[in-house]
Amino acid sequence: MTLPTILIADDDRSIRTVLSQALGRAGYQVRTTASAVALWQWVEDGEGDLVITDVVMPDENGLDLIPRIRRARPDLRVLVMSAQSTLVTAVKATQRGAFEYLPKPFDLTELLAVVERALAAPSPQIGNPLQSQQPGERMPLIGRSVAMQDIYRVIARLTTSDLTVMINGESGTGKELVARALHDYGRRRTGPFIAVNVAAIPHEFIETELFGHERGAFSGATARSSGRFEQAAGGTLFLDEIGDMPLAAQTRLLRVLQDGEFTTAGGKHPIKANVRIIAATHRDLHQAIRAGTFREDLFYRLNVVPIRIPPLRERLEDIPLLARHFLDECAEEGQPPKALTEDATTRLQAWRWPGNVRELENLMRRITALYPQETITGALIDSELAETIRDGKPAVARGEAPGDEETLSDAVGRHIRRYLAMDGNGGAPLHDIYDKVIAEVERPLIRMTLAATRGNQIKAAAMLGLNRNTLRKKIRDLDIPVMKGPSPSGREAD
Ligand SMILES: Nc1ncnc2c1ncn2[C@@H]1O[C@H](COP(=O)(O)OP(=O)(O)OP(=O)(O)O)[C@@H](O)[C@H]1O
Repeated sequence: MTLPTILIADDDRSIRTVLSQALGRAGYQVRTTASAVALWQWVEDGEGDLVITDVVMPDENGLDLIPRIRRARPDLRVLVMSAQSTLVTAVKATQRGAFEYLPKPFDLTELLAVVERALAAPSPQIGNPLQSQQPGERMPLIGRSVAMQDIYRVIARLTTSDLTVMINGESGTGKELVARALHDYGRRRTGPFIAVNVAAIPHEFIETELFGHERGAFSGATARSSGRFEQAAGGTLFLDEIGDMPLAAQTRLLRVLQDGEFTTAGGKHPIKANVRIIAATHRDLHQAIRAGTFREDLFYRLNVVPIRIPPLRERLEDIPLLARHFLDECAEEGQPPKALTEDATTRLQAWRWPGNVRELENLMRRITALYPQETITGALIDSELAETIRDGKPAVARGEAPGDEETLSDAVGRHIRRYLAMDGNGGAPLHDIYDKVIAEVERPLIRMTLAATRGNQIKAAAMLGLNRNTLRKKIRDLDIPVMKGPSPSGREAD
């Protein structure tokens, strides 16, 4: 039996050496070249059983070669390696007919497993490589971590199907961005992308929001209103925070997904549902199922292709890229360009990121707006992040007001540090520390006094030396929660 021959094209000599050694040891015959032209010649001559090619080569782009290889030799599988490791590369490689896409650097064991799979897989269908789609002006997904690469791969594989996807991840991890990418690169990309945040809709309105209503369906329904299912026809319906959907709406949604049609409130005729569903949640739905708050049958309908986006603290290698990306975005919007020192990057990677990518984006935007200096140092990152730390917990309201655990000197120190940082770097700090600090300490001062008097507003007013009505007004204006239990008059409630 002849050993399978593997053709390798990469202009990096060390990659060629490593690959031919590893594959040779595994019993394959290997031929290597640094040029796309030579690779193409071998393919035309009928050589080789498998191709492994790099993307960027001096004479031609490996991706452009794939459709030609597939037309000339439909049985010959192509593996693509790329150092670029972006979503666009993954999608392009898949669309052009690559069997698998391997972001560099890769693990040799993984490579050998892929090679084995590629050689063992049944003959590929002879089809047209898909037309490549230009992503155009879209929000890019940034990240080269293994987790993000896996996500890119799933998105790339799903470009030709309408399978339902369930995205799970903490708040701010990029669930909506992934949903948009699935839509933008999918079959329905020319149709609408409609996002519904289930958690933001009052329970009693969810069904009309999703399925619409006819005129006169209920009092106040003066005109017909289409629901999200109708608006998303031909496109994608993104159901965000699906774990917050009340049970009655879950039952209705399940029925619609089973029947493929829905009826508006007050409507007589069923309407065919023509949407691809992508759902997302930050909740553990298995736990919700056990607790009886999420229907198991609906879960299985939605969880056809699960995608988990890990929290940012589990993919630290993405942090420098993301931080750079957000700073670049600010610069493109006309803000002065900024650079991070190595130390600053290290500090960023040491942070827990409870708010995930959104928190990192906000931090980069805040720093760009507040500090004039071009270089962002570790000390500056520390001082900005220090504002977020209260015994390792995120602040209640970032930067706008100190949490209760923040001491007065912390609050004052924070303002002074910020003032000095701006002043020392040619910025124009505002001379308003007095007013800012007073405004900031007012709320915790009142809260703590109320806590000390167990909610007794009369005592609190007396302690503070404030008129009772003034205190009441401040409680209202500052939106301070009033304790249940003792009545405002000071008598214990029964
Ligand atoms: N991989 C990424 N590359 C670039 N930007 C990202 C990435 N992930 C998230 N972001 C940005 O972070 C912010 C939050 O992302 P997104 O709204 O998609 O998160 P989410 O998980 O849907 O959040 P939530 O659950 O709170 O709705 C957005 O501004 C988004 O553009």
